[in-house]
Amino acid sequence: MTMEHGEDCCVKVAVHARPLIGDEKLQGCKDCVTVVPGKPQVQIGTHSFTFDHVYGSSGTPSTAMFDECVAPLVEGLFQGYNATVLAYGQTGSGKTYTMGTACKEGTHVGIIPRAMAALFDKIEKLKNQVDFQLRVSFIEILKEEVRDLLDPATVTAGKVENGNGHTGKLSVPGKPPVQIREGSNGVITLSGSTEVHVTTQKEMTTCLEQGSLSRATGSTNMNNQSSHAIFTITLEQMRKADPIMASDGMPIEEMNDDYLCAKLHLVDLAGSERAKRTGSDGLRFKEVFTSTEDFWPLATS
Ligand SMILES: Nc1ncnc2c1ncn2[C@@H]1O[C@H](COP(=O)(O)OP(=O)(O)OP(=O)(O)O)[C@@H](O)[C@H]1O
Repeated sequence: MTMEHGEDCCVKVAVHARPLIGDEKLQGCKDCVTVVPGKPQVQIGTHSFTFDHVYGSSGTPSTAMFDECVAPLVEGLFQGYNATVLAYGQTGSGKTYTMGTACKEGTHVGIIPRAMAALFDKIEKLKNQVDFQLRVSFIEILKEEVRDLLDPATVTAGKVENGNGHTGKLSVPGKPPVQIREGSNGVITLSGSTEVHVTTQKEMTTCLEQGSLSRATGSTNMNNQSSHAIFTITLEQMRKADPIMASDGMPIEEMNDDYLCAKLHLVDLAGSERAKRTGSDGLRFKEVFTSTEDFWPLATS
């Protein structure tokens, strides 16, 4: 998790330890990670590892994670600070669960839905003094390819049932792939990715749900290869300073318009063990690291 405040630049690392789930309990698996009481520390065998925060499995309750780690980043957006939240971990470790990337109404609420709620709460409070514009994009990076999960052609093409019983959406062929470009000013842009203007939390949630469905279909068709998913919220603000009024009620100063634009990237990374597995397989290794490089400029832009 990153946040830049003037000259300060910090990266914070939080661990979210998930409990054993159904199958693991049935197979008699045992927790191999112990949380050290009262410290942001975990122990694996005789080794101890200290982080900025440890949540879950008897560490700080998971519900505190959003308030301590992500809420300040959402606040920072309103001051024009970009931020990135990355979920990193082995396949099945709970990245998607923690991020809430595949959120469904009535299920567990992860970081992304909570960030949306906090964003719209703040907008509601400030809407009389500030004009807001919100856009979202949702992309997936697999090998060298960037897929646009909000591509309207995909979204309107309808639902299909694939051979594995998963429901997905038809992809319309012919659309050029999304390109990552660096401008002369060093700004990284995604050429050809869809940016959806949203005005309500419901519209933003719909984008997340539609994109997640596209992603799930993609991975089924691609032999379950893990991919990076990046949900980006762009917040533009036009502040309007209160004009100083003359006695006749006319403003005696020009209104000062103060424009701010900031992005929050919420990233659900591919399973981290893929890099290890590819250590014995040159081609896979190259694939994983190609997509990590593709992803990196986005995370820091
Ligand atoms: N904190 C948690 N509490 C309870 N169940 C959890 C928790 N975290 C994850 N799970 C469950 O563990 C399983 C795996 O989680 P999830 O799909 O989020 O893993 P992942 O790291 O995103 O995997 P992949 O890399 O394959 O996408 C899911 O069934 C999920 O519901």
